[in-house]
Amino acid sequence: MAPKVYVDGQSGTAGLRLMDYLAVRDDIELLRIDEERRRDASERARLINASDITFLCLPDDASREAVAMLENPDTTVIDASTAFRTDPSWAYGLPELASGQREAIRASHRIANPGCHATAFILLTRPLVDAGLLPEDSLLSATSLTGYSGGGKQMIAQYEAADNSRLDSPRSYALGLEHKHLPEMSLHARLGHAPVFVPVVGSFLKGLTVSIPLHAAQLKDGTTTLDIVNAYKAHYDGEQFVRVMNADDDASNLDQGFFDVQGCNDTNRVDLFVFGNSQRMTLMARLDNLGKGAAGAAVQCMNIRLGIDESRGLDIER
Ligand SMILES: NC(=O)C1=CN([C@@H]2O[C@H](COP(=O)(O)OP(=O)(O)OC[C@H]3O[C@@H](n4cnc5c(N)ncnc54)[C@H](OP(=O)(O)O)[C@@H]3O)[C@@H](O)[C@H]2O)C=CC1
Ligand SMILES: CC(=O)N[C@@H](CCC(=O)OP(=O)(O)O)C(=O)O
Repeated sequence: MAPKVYVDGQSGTAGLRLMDYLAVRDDIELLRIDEERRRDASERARLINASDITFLCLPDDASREAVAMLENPDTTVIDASTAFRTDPSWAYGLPELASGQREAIRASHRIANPGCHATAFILLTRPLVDAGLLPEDSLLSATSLTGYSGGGKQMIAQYEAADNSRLDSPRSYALGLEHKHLPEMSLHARLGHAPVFVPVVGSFLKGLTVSIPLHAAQLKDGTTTLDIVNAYKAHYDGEQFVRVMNADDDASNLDQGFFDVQGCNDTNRVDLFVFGNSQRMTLMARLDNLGKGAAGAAVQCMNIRLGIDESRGLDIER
């Protein structure tokens, strides 16, 4: 029998993108809530408990409430919010994190989908920490340039109303330096300190790039850009959704010297780049915040949990 799948929050930004991925699948049975009843707790509880897999595409508090509604011990929850990403009883939904992570996801009824900025940051740093190139006590900084869909329905409406020319320029935010992704970044990258992280939202729908600037002195003595590329290649060997760009090809990845933050849009892919020289480097990871940064990653986790090809349904352009 086809597994029953329900999306709580199916008319939100991440939920809509997830429904796009799921609606065309003939190997699952998609449970839909009546639009007018989408905030009706008893109807949501009924559907959650009738499902084999429930995706939560809700704000953190609503996710916690939804988890409290669970009575069916066989239901698997894949939560897109920040609520459970550092909870040890939940599997962190980043199969490429380290060896054993895919198996942890496959075995768990509780999967916490990673944050979009966090996915990019962790995929850049964890392999270097594991390889001993980046010390665990490193004091890092990072920026993220992101499209406005990352801010959900409200921010999309704000940008698309287009009555405010101040929104034409990129805007830094989270300037209290307490962005909600910091705990998952340091925990899953195995770093002792959270980075100084400044995201910047721009006037484009989707696409995200995290950059981590480094002086060579922050790395193990003698580490070159090529050593970093090789560490990524070793760590991500066989991963279909992580593409490591070769240092020698850096120029060909740029458009007349400029980086394209939207270059992974409509895919579930993450591209990793290492730019710079023997003194100064910048590590960059690019993804679609609604693809590998949210809904694509959630579908990948569902496929892993179901024990089927993890790329199923993810090859569709959207
Ligand atoms: N946008 C992105 O790029 C990413 C988002 N996420 C995470 O995914 C989750 C959803 O974000 P996003 O889709 O952007 O947000 P949106 O604001 O676009 O959508 C939120 C959805 O949640 C529903 N909702 C809110 N409160 C409740 C409630 N109490 N009960 C039932 N439904 C409720 C809303 O319903 P209604 O339609 O009635 O408003 C809406 O459908 C968040 O936790 C976010 O952090 C994660 C990664 C990336
Ligand atoms: C532009 C914008 O506001 N982006 C959001 C990204 C949200 C996201 O990826 O993830 P979670 O909300 O699931 O953690 C932010 O930085 O908070």
